Amino acid sequence: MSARIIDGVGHARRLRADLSTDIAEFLARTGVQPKLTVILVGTDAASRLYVANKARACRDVGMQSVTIELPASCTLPELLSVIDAANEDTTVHGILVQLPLPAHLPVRAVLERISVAKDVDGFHMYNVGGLVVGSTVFSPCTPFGVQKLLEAEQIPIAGQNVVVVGASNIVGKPTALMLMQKDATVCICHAKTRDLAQFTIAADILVVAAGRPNLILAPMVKTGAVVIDVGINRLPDGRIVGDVDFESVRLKASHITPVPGGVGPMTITMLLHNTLVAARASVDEAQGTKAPQ
Ligand SMILES: Nc1nc2c(c(=O)[nH]1)N[C@@H](CN(C=O)c1ccc(C(=O)N[C@@H](CCC(=O)O)C(=O)O)cc1)CN2
Ligand SMILES: [Mg+2]
Repeated sequence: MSARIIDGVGHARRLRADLSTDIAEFLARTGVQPKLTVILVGTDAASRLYVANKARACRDVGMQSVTIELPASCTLPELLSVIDAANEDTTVHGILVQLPLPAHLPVRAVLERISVAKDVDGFHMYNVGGLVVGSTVFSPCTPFGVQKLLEAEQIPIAGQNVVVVGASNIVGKPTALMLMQKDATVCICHAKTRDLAQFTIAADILVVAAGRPNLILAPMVKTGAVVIDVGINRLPDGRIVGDVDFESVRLKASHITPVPGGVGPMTITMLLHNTLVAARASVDEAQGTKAPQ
């Protein structure tokens, strides 16, 4: 067997084309251009790249974006006051703080300061709690991208055994909750899981987000499984690889995402989607056509 390679770049391009149309229609109807504020603290090279990619993606689909850069030495009160200003600015619909933050800044206090109605990353505790009860305002972008890829590839989720490897707050846990909400039977494995292979071999859909190159080898994968690799690891030679041994696992899986070019491009696409949803809700609220959230 040789797996179908899920083309995240192509799926992202199609979704972004639809978003461009929707944003143009929204602007023509309301006079409001969706606007995202991105806050970057420090000089981490990968974060700078992702933030620049977010700004370009906004421009490409017809959204406004503002990037606010703060020094790595920035204090918590300074960062919170920048968030407060964006919360109060009625022209701003979405706000995100790029992660990771410098170690001296408490991530939860920062994320909880973002207005729930503008939390387009879906990292605020209110939105995380919404995933548990199945009514979140904004789903986090990478898990949302995983779900969209499965749907676009017409891969059934209900009743499937899903194994998520990695229990981070921004990928593993929300992915598990979102797929459970779609009636999958979900198991989460993490760094302390004993005998990882006994779990992964049972997966109809294996989602890997552990940040360890070559963690998943072919003998750990069921024949015909769908393998979604969320890992992004930069090797010393500069290559970017996922957590899955792509060349061996592709011979066993039915579908597999490449790295790069699989889940990654969907992350920023779902951020654009969430920002449009935030802008629509803000207009509805201003017109009194929808209860405030
Ligand atoms: N506030 C946030 N911080 C972080 C998030 C997030 O969603 N919100 N996710 C990641 C970083 N990230 C977006 O911010 C992100 C990571 C990777 C990609 C992507 O397109 N990856 C490419 C490869 C890119 C490369 O060459 O490095 C791919 O996989 O094809 C987009 C966005 C952590 N922080
Ligand atoms: Mg995101």
